Amino acid sequence: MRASLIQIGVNEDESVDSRRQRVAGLVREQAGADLVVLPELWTTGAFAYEAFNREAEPLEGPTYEAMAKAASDAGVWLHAGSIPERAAPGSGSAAGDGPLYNTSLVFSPSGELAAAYRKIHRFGFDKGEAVLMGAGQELVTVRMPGTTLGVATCYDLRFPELFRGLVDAGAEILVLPAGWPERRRAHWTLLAQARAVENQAFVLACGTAGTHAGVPQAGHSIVVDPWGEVLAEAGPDEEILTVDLDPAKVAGTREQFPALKDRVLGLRPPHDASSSSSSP
Ligand SMILES: NC(=O)CCC(=O)C(=O)O
Repeated sequence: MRASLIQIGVNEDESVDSRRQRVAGLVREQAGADLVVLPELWTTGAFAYEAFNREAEPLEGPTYEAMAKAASDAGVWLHAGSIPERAAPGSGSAAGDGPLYNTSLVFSPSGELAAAYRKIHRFGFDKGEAVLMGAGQELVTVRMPGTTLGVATCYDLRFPELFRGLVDAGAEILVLPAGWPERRRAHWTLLAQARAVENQAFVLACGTAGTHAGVPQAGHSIVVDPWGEVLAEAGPDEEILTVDLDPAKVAGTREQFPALKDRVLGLRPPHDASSSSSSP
């Protein structure tokens, strides 16, 4: 299986429309790949908070249309990264009209929407995305020929229980679009490898390059195999990272080193000695 991760340069000197067209062209050039992956919020930039509302689009808006067409022109499965989605009034999980979500779109090679995933863990603590966007509530997997993708977005990478949930739902390839900053690049690499090793799954993590809203991006998109080996890693600039991977390696690794089978679920909370009686 051939996967191409398009590490897009997201800078403020390019309009959203131009970038959308340019990226559609880059996706078309990946004809022959099986799976193409784009980063998080590449229309606006993941840290360009003031642009979220201005550039928000309905699910089936201009990015959806351009990416559905690019996927079918190239004949590839396309994880089109995420968009700032303006949900229809009353359709969101949050109360109120038209909340925004950080929503990933996955298209089949015929250009049909195969899945939409609303990012569950929003970044920013009490600022930025965490207050501007609603939180997704559902895990999402996508069945494609020969394997199952589990999808998550950027900050989700820090929450191992989400990935374990995806693996329990059958995921073998964990796909993570991101807009990860250079400042925490060491975490990015370490966490991508950790999620691969602990879940005995491939991790395809596609970030952005460039600088937006004053935040230099890490780039360094990475593909890790189920043993934790780095199969390919991008540099800091815009780049297309192409890698051939064998989905059967997931079953092979899980069979040869069956650590997932040794999970112990439903552990009791620690015993609080101070509140117990002294009797045996
Ligand atoms: N867009 C994001 O989710 C950024 C996450 C991040 O910077 C971090 O986890 O560190």
